[in-house]
Amino acid sequence: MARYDIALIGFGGVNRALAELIAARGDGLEAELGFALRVVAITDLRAGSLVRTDGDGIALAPLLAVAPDGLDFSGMPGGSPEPRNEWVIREVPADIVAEATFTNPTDGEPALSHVRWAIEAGKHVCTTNKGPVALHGPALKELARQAGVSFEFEGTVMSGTPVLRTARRMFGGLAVNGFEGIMNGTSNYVLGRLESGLSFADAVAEAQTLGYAEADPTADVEGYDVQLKVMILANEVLGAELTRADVPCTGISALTAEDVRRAASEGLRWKLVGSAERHADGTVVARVAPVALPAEHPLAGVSGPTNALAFHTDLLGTVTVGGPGAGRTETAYALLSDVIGIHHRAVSGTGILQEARRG
Ligand SMILES: NC(=O)C1=CN([C@@H]2O[C@H](COP(=O)(O)OP(=O)(O)OC[C@H]3O[C@@H](n4cnc5c(N)ncnc54)[C@H](O)[C@@H]3O)[C@@H](O)[C@H]2O)C=CC1
Ligand SMILES: N[C@@H](CC=O)C(=O)O
Repeated sequence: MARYDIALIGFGGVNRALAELIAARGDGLEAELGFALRVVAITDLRAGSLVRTDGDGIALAPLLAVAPDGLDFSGMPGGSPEPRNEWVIREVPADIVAEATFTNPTDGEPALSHVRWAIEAGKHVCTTNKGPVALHGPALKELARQAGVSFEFEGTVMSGTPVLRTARRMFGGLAVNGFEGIMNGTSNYVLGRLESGLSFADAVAEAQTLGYAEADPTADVEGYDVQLKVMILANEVLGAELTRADVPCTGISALTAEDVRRAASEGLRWKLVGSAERHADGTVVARVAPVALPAEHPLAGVSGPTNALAFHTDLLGTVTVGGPGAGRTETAYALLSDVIGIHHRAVSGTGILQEARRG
């Protein structure tokens, strides 16, 4: 039975939910998936760092019993008040680094460095962090290829809904000419709550409590989060090389509760739509903007944190993928699906240097 040792970088909603999955369902996953997972390091800006590479690794249950705000690794064996990210990522023996710190839409840091350090150290990386992937995806993929490790990022678009893998693996033989969709759970949730009579600020606060929003929800309501997702998708699926400047972006912050309710009374639903289209000359034109969709539009009925993405293809016409677009556990599942992808590559021997460890 293979075993993968994991280092969790950032211990907020998503990586904590991954630890919960491993703690609660590890044995079942082992039986089903054919590999075990052992957490050997955790770092967090607020809690510090914790390393334990002997025995069963870090005992997760006692950590998960502590409220997130109260977690402090400094008094624990193997603990430190400092995150010590670079040392942990480079030096602690682990097979996989799961990066889930804040997304920085400007330059991707410090997550970009976290990913680079891991790849340079010969470790596989899975991340839900949109910054490094949207802003430096091709360079990181090339670095990973040269190092013979996997770089996986399914959770960067539509959380645990496997939209990137679906497009990469299931669309063989199809030409994908464009896509449009609802790709931000927070703004979609907020728009729905405005329709129900809530204020904008209260609706955003709810999305934060539910774990949908970014640490700074400006990225959600101003559309930057969707801008990064459009870049990731366009670069992955349409072969584009979009930068942020190529994707004009307007969010939902200028919409009032009254706008949204008046539109609803006229049979229209405001949605934040991200799209990209490949033109005949090969250029890819992308944008993010709120649109008042007629009720019969397929995206108009997509509610709450659910997202949906319609791909425009030559042979099948429009193919739509829908599912959760945000949420702690849903996004932790994306990391688990990345680990499964890493395992499949390891056992099929496709260019991976590190062997699956024998437990
Ligand atoms: N929550 C969701 O539904 C989804 C989140 N994501 C992305 O996943 C990542 C994590 O999301 P959440 O867990 O919800 O965010 P969060 O804000 O709950 O957690 C982030 C954690 O990272 C820690 N952190 C920040 N900078 C750090 C650093 N330099 N070193 C060590 N720790 C650091 C923070 O202390 C915090 O505990 C973000 O990049 C987000 O954009 C992606 C898809 C969905
Ligand atoms: N804040 C994001 C989380 C997932 O990327 C969202 O609301 O969609």
